[in-house]
Amino acid sequence: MSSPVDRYFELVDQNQQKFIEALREVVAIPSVSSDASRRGEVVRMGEWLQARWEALGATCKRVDPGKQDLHGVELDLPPVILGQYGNDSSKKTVLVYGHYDVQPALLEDGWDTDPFTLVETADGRLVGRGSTDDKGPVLGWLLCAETHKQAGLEFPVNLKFCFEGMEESGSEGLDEIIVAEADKWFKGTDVVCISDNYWLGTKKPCLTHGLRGVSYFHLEISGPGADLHSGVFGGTVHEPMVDLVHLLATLVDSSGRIKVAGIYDQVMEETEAEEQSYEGLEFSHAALAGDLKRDVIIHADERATLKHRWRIPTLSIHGVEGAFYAPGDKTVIPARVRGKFSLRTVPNMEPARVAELVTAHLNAEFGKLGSKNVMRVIETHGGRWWYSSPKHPNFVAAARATERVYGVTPDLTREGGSIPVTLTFEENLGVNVLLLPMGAADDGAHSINEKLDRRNYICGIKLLGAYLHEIAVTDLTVPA
Ligand SMILES: NCCCC(=O)N[C@@H](Cc1c[nH]cn1)C(=O)O
Ligand SMILES: [Zn+2]
Ligand SMILES: [Zn+2]
Repeated sequence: MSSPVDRYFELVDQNQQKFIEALREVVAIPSVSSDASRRGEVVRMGEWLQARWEALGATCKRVDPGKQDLHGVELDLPPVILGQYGNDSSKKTVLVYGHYDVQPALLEDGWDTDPFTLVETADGRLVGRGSTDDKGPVLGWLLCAETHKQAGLEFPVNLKFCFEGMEESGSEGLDEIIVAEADKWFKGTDVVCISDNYWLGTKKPCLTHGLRGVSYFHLEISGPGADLHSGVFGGTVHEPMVDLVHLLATLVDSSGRIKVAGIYDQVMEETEAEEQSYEGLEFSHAALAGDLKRDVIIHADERATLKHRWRIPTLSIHGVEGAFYAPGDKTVIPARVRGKFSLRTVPNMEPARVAELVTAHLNAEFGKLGSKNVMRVIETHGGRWWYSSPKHPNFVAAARATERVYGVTPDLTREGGSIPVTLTFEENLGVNVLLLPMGAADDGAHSINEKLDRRNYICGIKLLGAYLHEIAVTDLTVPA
C-alpha cells in the first residue's frame, strides 16, 4: 500500500496536463496591478481564485482595502482574498501567502510570444506573464487541495490563505489587513509559508531564510521656473541636471561601493558558521553571466557576489524624472529633475539611520557645489530586511519535503530582493515564516519571456503537498 504522499505524487503526475491548462487559464487573465485600465482584470483574477476555493469547500472572506490614487486616477484596490480550508482542532494550521497580480507585459517589449497566452516550448518551458511570479505557486496550493479532495485523501493540515492583488505595486492596504486580522482570521496559525521567490540556480531546490530591506529615495533639484534654451542660458545659470548628475555620482562607485560615510557601520559581523554556509551552493558566475547575456559581474568569485546580494548593503540608481530621454537631440536645460535611487539594506541596519546618513551626505555634497538651485531629499518608501533561522522546525519540515520530491538536500539561501509582508506576518502573528520557492533562477520574473519550467511546476505542486504532510507530523516546538 502506498503512503498518502506517494499516492498524491502519482496523482500529480497523472494530472500534469490538467494543471498546465489551469495555469493557461490564469495567465490569460492580464491582472496587471500597475495599469489602471487592467484593474478590472486584477479583480477578476481575485474572484476566480475565491470561486475555485469556495467550490472546494473553503470559507473565504473578501477584504476590499479601499481606494488608490494612481497618478491622479482614483481606483478601487483589488481584494485581498482570505480563506480557511479545514478547521480540525487536532491538525496544525498553515497560513500561505501569494499574489495574483502581475508585472506589465507587452509583445513589443521583446516577448517571443503573446505574454498572456501560455506557451509550452519543446524544452519544457511554460512561458507567460505570471507563470512563475506568482500565479504558478498560488495555483499550486489550490491544485494540491483539489487533488487531495478528488482522490479522497485526507488533507493533512488546516490551511489558511491570504492572496493579494497589489504585490507588484507596493502591497497597498495589505499590512493594515494583516494587523487587523492577526487575532481574528489568522488566529491559530502555527506557521507561515510563502512561495514567491526562486532557486539560486536552475537545478537544486532551496529554502530561503533572509531578505534584504529597501530604502527608496528621490533627490530633487529645482532651478529656474521653466525649462531653458541651452544656447541662451548654458554656462550662465546653475543647471539642475548638472547638479543632480554630480550628486548621484557621489553616492556609489563603479565597483558598487557605497560612498555614504557610515553606511557600513551597522552591518552585522560575519560568523564562522555563516562563512561556511556558502559552501556547496548551486551558484556559478558562468551561469549568472549566461542569464545576464554578458559578463558584467563586478566580483572575482561567487562567494563575494552572493555576499553582495545577501549580506552587504548596495545602492542602485534607477532613473531621472524630468530629464530629456526621448530619441533625438533637444537643446533643453530641464528646470527641475528628480533622481531616483535606492539602497538594499541588511541586518542590522535601521531605516531611520540610513535616511539620516544619506541626507547628511547629500547636504554636504550639495554644499560643496555652491549652486543656487534648491535640493530636496525625499524618502518615498521603505521595507525592512528579514533574517530567520533555517533551523526552525518549519524549515526542517520543508527540507524533508524537498528531499522526498527532489532527492537532494535543499540549499539554504537568502535573497537580495524584498518581500516586506514576510516581516509583517512574523511580527504580527508571532510565528515562523518560511520562503519555499517553486521557480528557478533563470525564470525571468518581471522580464520578457517569463517562464516556469514544467519540472518546477509539477515537482513544485508535489513539494507544496509534501511540505503540508511533513508539517502535520513535525513537532513545531522550537528546541531550547
Ligand atoms: N524574489 C522575490 C522578490 C520580490 C520583489 O521583487 N520585491 C520587490 C519589492 C519592492 C520594493 N520596492 C519596490 N518593490 C523588490 O524590488 O525587491
Ligand atoms: Zn512575486
Ligand atoms: Zn514580482
